[in-house]
Amino acid sequence: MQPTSEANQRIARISAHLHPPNFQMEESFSLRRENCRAKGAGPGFKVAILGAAGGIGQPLSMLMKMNPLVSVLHLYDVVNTPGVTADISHMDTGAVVRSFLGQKQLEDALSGVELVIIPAGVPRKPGMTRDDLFNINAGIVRTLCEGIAKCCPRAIVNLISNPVNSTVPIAAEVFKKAGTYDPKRLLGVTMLDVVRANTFVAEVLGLDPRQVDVPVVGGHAGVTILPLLSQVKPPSTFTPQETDYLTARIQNGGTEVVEAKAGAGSATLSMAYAAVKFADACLRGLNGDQGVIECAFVDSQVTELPFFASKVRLGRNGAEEIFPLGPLNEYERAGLEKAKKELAESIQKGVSFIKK
Ligand SMILES: NC(=O)c1ccc[n+]([C@@H]2O[C@H](COP(=O)([O-])OP(=O)(O)OC[C@H]3O[C@@H](n4cnc5c(N)ncnc54)[C@H](O)[C@@H]3O)[C@@H](O)[C@H]2O)c1
Ligand SMILES: O=C(O)C[C@H](O)C(=O)O
Repeated sequence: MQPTSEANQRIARISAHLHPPNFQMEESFSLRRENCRAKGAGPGFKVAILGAAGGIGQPLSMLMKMNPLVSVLHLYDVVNTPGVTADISHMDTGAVVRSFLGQKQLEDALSGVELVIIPAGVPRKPGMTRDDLFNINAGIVRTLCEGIAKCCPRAIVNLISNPVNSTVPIAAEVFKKAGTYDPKRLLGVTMLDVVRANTFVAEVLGLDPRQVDVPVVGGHAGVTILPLLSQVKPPSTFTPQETDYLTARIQNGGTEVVEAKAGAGSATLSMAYAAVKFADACLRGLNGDQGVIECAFVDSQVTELPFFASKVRLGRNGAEEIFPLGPLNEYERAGLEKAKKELAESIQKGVSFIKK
């Protein structure tokens, strides 16, 4: 008896699972699965992770595969994406995962993508500042953003690669040069500072961190990380010693991890968690959900600097509203002045890298 077309389809489906995702025959099966999902399931977004095989990239890819708002997940890196993709693609969650390896596949990785998350680049070792990563990571971010400008200029970009205070201005200049810059769609990820601040403040207050909300403004390096403890929710007061302790711990959270890892890199797992929390907020905004508010480092008029991190409202177009800092106490006003001085230099360094 001839196999029915239904049986043929079933065999094709099983075969698609058995072959590695980069296997040529898999291409058409994979596309068919994407199409089936597009017909059969609820709407979802197409997301790309650039640097997907790294310390952040791998857990971030796994967590995004679990996000019900993601229908297609493109994993791009210059190494190891076939293995990471094969592994993650076996998870029985909705998103279809596809692998893209090396510069030649960057454009395919970005085609039709609505949200791009970028954790590509080298991390710190003990004794280094984030700015010490500039020489290597600036070029990586430039190349990736040139790809975005060409292939998915309307995508929302979540930029994680350090130094964020300079890589976001670099990305903006690349997009301006390409004529695709939309300030609302470029977001430097400072969520880890908020996640840390919530955790450390909750410890001091004796609360569950999930009950605590600490706005963290400025940027993402040392004194540019400015927690606004006067605006903590639930409303709380801190002694001068607690304020000093918390501010220093939040500003040095990254260094605390770099030193504990003793040469094996910087925060990866907490960063993947923070990146997914932020990406999920961006997707909810794209989805039309109301009242999605998070801190991010964005093109801003909140201060005289061209970029600044503060609370933003995320919507269908990205950061649709940027909130002012609100009332600051004297301690925070002094912190703001220090933060602005360092931020101005880091921003200028990023801009000059492209304009030189
Ligand atoms: N914004 C934040 O809060 C935050 C937090 C933690 C780490 N970071 C930064 O994130 C970056 C990545 O950290 P990590 O621990 O994952 O590093 P990692 O070295 O473990 O991974 C980086 C990945 O980037 C890939 N990569 C390198 N060049 C690339 C290119 N041209 N295109 C695509 N991929 C490329 C590497 O192959 C590697 O897989 C670092 O710059 C780090 O400082 C930022
Ligand atoms: O500290 C680092 O170098 C990585 C990251 O920016 C962090 O805050 O953990």
